[in-house]
Amino acid sequence: MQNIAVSAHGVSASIGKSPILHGIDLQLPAGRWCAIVGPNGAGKSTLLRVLAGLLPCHGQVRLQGRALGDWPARERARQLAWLGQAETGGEDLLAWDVAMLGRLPHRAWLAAPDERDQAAVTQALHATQAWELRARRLGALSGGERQRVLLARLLATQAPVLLMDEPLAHLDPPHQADWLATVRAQVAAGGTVVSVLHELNMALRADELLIIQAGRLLHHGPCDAAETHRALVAAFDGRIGVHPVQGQWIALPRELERAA
Ligand SMILES: Nc1ncnc2c1ncn2[C@@H]1O[C@H](COP(=O)(O)OP(=O)(O)OP(=O)(O)O)[C@@H](O)[C@H]1O
Repeated sequence: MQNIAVSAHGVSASIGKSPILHGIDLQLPAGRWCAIVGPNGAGKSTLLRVLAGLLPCHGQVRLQGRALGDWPARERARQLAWLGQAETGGEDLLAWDVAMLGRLPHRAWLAAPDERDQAAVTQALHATQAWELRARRLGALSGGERQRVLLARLLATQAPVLLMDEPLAHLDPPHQADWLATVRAQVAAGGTVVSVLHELNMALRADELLIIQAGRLLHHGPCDAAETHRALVAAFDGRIGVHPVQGQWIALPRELERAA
């Protein structure tokens, strides 16, 4: 039987008095990378926050088969880690210390980092090409440098389930490629990655697409399936096309297709 990392059962959520998500059912298998896509305002970030347990919802979210609320907080934080959109805070901390925050769920209260913590942080900073930044203050970094340090904090958790909202924000193409390699390594090792992505061409490299439209799950399917491509085009009101280019699926705005 397939091992389900995260699932949602009849999930609806509101922000304030506004209903945002409506009756979402999904099952995300372990060892896969799922990209959440859809038009602006569709509810992608809201869904990710619900899956992370950061926003209350009706219905149920389960992590590894167990309701999110039934997990002791520290245990859950060792299993599921989160990178939000445009995170702020900790501006005076050194990049090394920011990445070390990812180790908090592994450490006893007020305990100093041990060798495993140091090794995990070192590995994470190298994986995101942020090792050279380790002695710099977070607040003094560029947008892309900062994002790489925050990604390192996420990786340092060594959680098997990683949720990321717009992880490619500010990253230049080489660092986007590094991120892709990191995600591939995570899933190859049995981890699960769920990422909200606006870059459809990067999203189409995932294993599965979750297509959100107006707060509903329009489609969940493999990235290389014709049905998934049709749903993607429909979600964007027919204003994009999906084409094979050099062995990859590429999404282009129709206007650019005509110009090409
Ligand atoms: N704090 C808030 N208060 C009120 N409405 C909100 C709030 N945050 C989000 N919303 C609304 O909830 C809806 C879904 O927002 P969400 O950020 O989940 O969409 P998204 O699909 O991630 O959008 P985008 O692609 O623009 O990042 C939008 O209509 C948005 O305006």
